[in-house]
Amino acid sequence: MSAVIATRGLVKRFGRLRAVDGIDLDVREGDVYGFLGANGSGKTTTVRMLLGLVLPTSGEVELLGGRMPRAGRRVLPRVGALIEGPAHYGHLSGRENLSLLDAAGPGGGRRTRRTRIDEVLEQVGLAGVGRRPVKAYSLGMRQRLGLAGALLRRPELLVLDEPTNGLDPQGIHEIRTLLLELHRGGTTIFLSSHLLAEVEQMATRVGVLDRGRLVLQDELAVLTAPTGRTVVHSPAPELVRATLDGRVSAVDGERVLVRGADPAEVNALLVQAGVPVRGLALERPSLEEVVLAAAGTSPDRVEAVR
Ligand SMILES: Nc1ncnc2c1ncn2[C@@H]1O[C@H](COP(=O)(O)OP(=O)(O)OP(=O)(O)O)[C@@H](O)[C@H]1O
Repeated sequence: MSAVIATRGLVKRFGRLRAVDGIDLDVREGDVYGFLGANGSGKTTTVRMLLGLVLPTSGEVELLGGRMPRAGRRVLPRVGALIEGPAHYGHLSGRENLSLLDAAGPGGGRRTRRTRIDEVLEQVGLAGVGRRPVKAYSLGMRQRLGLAGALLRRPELLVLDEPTNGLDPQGIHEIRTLLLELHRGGTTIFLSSHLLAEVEQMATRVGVLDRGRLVLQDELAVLTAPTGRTVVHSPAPELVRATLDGRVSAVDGERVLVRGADPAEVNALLVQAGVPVRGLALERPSLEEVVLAAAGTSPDRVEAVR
């Protein structure tokens, strides 16, 4: 797998604050890379550096094989980006905004502009309202229009900063479905988010930013791989303990943790001994547990306490 985004020792200082503190990102072709971090952890600053909008204090950024910002002209036409609250002209329609954006960017032929705009409006679910002025759009519609702009060039890489901000649950679901569709079609997606659930549902690879530092980066499947223990739910936990002598590592109410990654084998032993069992499953850590262990804080703690 080739690197689509690679950074080495990337640092951004604002005065005395190290907003991004020496990170080595590794985003590969075909990833949905979930870039997770609490508000203020440095995600937007990182995204801006990836796209050459902000210069790093030190370190390197490689985007689609080119050193940024130098390679920008060459590689940016292959990248679609949506950064914090996309700006539009409120008095113009969504369609007119996209037309201006399309005309301003490189490589978009004039003759095919209309078709391209129709296509992306359809993709993001704005086909019916493309002619309305943007000032009449809800926040969610503006966000979708931003995404439509990012899709105009059929990019191989999408870089999205908090793409579901301001969307209602239905809108979030639609965007998620669209992104997964694009991913299936071969688009690599880099998605920054402070929402654990969003990343857990979509990402194939995860990077966790904590106060400017990348404290974790791996495949989601590896991070949440089975622990080698089986969780047994039983109304008679003490009978489970007695039957599986020495293999029980913890009991919490009706939940018993048993060493061994073969629930069928554990079940057979319990059934033979006549121990009632309500459920068995392989134990897997949730992404939240993994993030808490690595960062000491959960990115979406703000939401969690609501
Ligand atoms: N231009 C700037 N000048 C000074 N400080 C800045 C600037 N831009 C960002 N910061 C600071 O850098 C830190 C990281 O900000 P950044 O916007 O990258 O975080 P974030 O993870 O994207 O958070 P959010 O989701 O709230 O945007 C914050 O403490 C922020 O106040």
